[in-house]
Amino acid sequence: MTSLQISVSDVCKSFGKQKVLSEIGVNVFKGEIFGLLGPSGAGKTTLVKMIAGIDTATSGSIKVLDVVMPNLKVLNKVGFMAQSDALYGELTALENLDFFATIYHLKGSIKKERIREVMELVNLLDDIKKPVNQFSGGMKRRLSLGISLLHQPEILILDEPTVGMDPVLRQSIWDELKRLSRNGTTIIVTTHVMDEAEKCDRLAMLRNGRLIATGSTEELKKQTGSATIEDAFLHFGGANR
Ligand SMILES: Nc1ncnc2c1ncn2[C@@H]1O[C@H](COP(=O)(O)OP(=O)(O)OP(=O)(O)O)[C@@H](O)[C@H]1O
Repeated sequence: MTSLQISVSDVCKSFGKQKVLSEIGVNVFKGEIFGLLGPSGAGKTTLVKMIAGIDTATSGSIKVLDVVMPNLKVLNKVGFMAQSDALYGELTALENLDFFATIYHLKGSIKKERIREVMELVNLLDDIKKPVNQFSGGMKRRLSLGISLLHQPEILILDEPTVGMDPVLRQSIWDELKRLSRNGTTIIVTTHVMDEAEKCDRLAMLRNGRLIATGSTEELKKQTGSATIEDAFLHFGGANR
């Protein structure tokens, strides 16, 4: 039986008087790649930040691995790649990796090995000794992704992970996400790119802070008689205004 890893029930979020998420309900199961699809400003980042425990809901509840969020207990089991890179510009990539690896209690040869593995994956091994403020935007994204994978988290939350990456690297990142999910990692990924949405097992479509549809990519296309997720999204009213 597939087990529930993330449950979002009746979640609302307001910033001051502005309500940015309304009555969001989403369940994510072990080993799924779950996509949050929506136009800019739909509320994707706000939702994943709350799931990662970085922000709190105004009402409703969020549980990750059966623990009510936010909670430090699950920190070690969650990897979060934010949209704006949380990197130290004056430090080298290696120093950044070392810093985050230490936070995740990785030590000695295991730490060294994991750093090498993730840098190989994001194709940055040759740049590991460069200060991050000499990195391009895409390189910073790749480093952030590598950092989120360091501690082999059970839950991986990625906010627009492949923005600024070339198609070859994008493909290899998706191959890796598929491999991780086959091995039981649960992955939430936000995107506004339709071909990426097609790669997810299930999707929640968001528009103006509301869920307009949830289901497998096949279900969503079938329900709307669409050939593509883009058409299905438009059918559900996903276009921005
Ligand atoms: N800290 C904040 N204070 C006030 N308003 C905010 C804050 N964070 C987000 N918002 C507002 O919440 C809404 C949703 O923003 P959010 O970043 O979650 O959207 P998104 O779907 O991730 O968009 P994008 O794809 O452009 O990143 C927007 O109207 C945004 O202006």
